[in-house]
Amino acid sequence: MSKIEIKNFNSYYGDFKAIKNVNMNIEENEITAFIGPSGCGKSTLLRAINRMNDLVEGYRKEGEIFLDNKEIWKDIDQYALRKRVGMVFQKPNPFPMSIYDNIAYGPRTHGMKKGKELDEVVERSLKNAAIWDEVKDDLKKNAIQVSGGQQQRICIARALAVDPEVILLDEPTSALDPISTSKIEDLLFELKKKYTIVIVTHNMQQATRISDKTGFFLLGDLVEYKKTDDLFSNPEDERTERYITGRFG
Ligand SMILES: Nc1ncnc2c1ncn2[C@@H]1O[C@H](COP(=O)(O)OP(=O)(O)OP(=O)(O)O)[C@@H](O)[C@H]1O
Repeated sequence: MSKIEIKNFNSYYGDFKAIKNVNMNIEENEITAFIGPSGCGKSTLLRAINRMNDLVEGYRKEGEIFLDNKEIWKDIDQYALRKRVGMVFQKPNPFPMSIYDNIAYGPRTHGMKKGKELDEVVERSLKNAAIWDEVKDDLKKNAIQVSGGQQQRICIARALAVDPEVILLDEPTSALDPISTSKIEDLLFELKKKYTIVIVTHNMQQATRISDKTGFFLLGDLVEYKKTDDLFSNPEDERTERYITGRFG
């Protein structure tokens, strides 16, 4: 059984069809990359996996997405879903509060009150996001006052703090320098041992470096989806080949 199963999935913004009958299975403890030119629907599909599009005006969907065999609109409460499926965005978006409070925010909203318990969650989450050593003496510092790369790892720590099962990342390194990018790639590689990771990236080298499977999207279609090495070394569809060899997009 796959961790996530996307079945006959369509998405519309008003009359515009952004996702066209996508079917794909996403495996546990793997990194799955979504690639494709701008506007092809990668973020729309990613955001569907934790129902983040539901409130967008004019948005509607058809089809189903299953998490551990449970349909996310029918069988799972949306708050429970958001706890199980965390999200990290392109632009680091820490809350304008201390590093500690950023990480404690989620656990507190889920009812964790005790100082010691919270301290442990904060430390563990920052360690798992490979940022603890850099901030452990500055936990009271405002999270918006550290570097962009550090902010992004704080956002990953914040996502980890509620103990999710899946982490969705929408171009998490596109605003970062190469050193921060490489730290986050190493981190994702570590995290996949425990989590299921789905990442949208414009950077094909990044997809080849870190992902197990890659899906290539074009104009809302999932054109090709398979093991990353196979997709890049042996694309079956001519459109995939043209894209990965830089002939369009
Ligand atoms: N809120 C919205 N209202 C109307 N149309 C939208 C909205 N969000 C996205 N779209 C349209 O849906 C299509 C898919 O957008 P989406 O952001 O999913 O693509 P993407 O592949 O992630 O693009 P990018 O790589 O540029 O982030 C685009 O044509 C976009 O203009």
